Amino acid sequence: MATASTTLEVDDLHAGYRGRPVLAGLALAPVRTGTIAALVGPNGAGKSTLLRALCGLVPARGRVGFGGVDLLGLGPGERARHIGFMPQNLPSTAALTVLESVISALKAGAEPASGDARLRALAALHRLGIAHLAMEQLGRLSGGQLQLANLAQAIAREPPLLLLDEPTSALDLHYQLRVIGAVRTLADEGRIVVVVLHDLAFAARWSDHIVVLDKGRLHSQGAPQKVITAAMLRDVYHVEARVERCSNGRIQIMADGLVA
Ligand SMILES: Nc1ncnc2c1ncn2[C@@H]1O[C@H](COP(=O)(O)OP(=O)(O)OP(=O)(O)O)[C@@H](O)[C@H]1O
Repeated sequence: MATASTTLEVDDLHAGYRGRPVLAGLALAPVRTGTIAALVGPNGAGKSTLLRALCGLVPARGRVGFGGVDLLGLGPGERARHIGFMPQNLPSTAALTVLESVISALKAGAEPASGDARLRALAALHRLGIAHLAMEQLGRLSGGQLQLANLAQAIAREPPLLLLDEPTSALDLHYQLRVIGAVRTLADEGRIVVVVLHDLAFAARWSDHIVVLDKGRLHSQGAPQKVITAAMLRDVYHVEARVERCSNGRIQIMADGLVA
């Protein structure tokens, strides 16, 4: 598990695809252990590319420090020990049961012998409230259930850095809250969670820190109350909106229409 002083530091990060640079010199303020950092921004802004770059799934150069280690300099096995990644496009080996898929994710990370792996996999399913799906085949799950199974695969090893790409996009209200509660606990236990979210009110309510990406660049970052503003919504999303700050610290966003 990460120590109390661990930070994630991204500096001068360049990443993209063949012939298509997406991130060009991205630098972020350090994110500390215990933080849920929400990554927001319009479609195509580079959010998934950033998570993939941190995981080594797209070519990247620059510096990504995590607990004194440069993640970009690590081989795939070593990097997998630090990171749990849930991609936006869910892979599914249809014939595996949910439990088998989580055990298989644990073993892919060179984790312990099968008895222990089974217990840890079950613990991940319990965390997300889906133990009842353990023996279901992935191919027979609903979209939301498959999303939960994939999240269980990402968190089962309980790595110190969790990168979650839209983990709640297919979930009903109950499971949205269940998942964010589990994510909160994982962060509070001593991890950093970077989570891509499109629902800005949800991001503001549940994250500690928001990073706004736009066209592959950092637009703004900081505490939700500071970052989610009418000006940001106009600049980045080209939407006219009112942002109301409630007395309990939450914010409400009322979108009035597109910028003329
Ligand atoms: N496999 C790929 N090959 C080439 N270009 C890609 C690939 N995946 C994404 N891109 C491009 O990279 C840019 C950033 O895409 P990315 O998926 O990182 O955006 P995003 O912010 O996650 O968007 P969304 O909110 O729609 O998921 C886009 O212009 C996209 O077309």
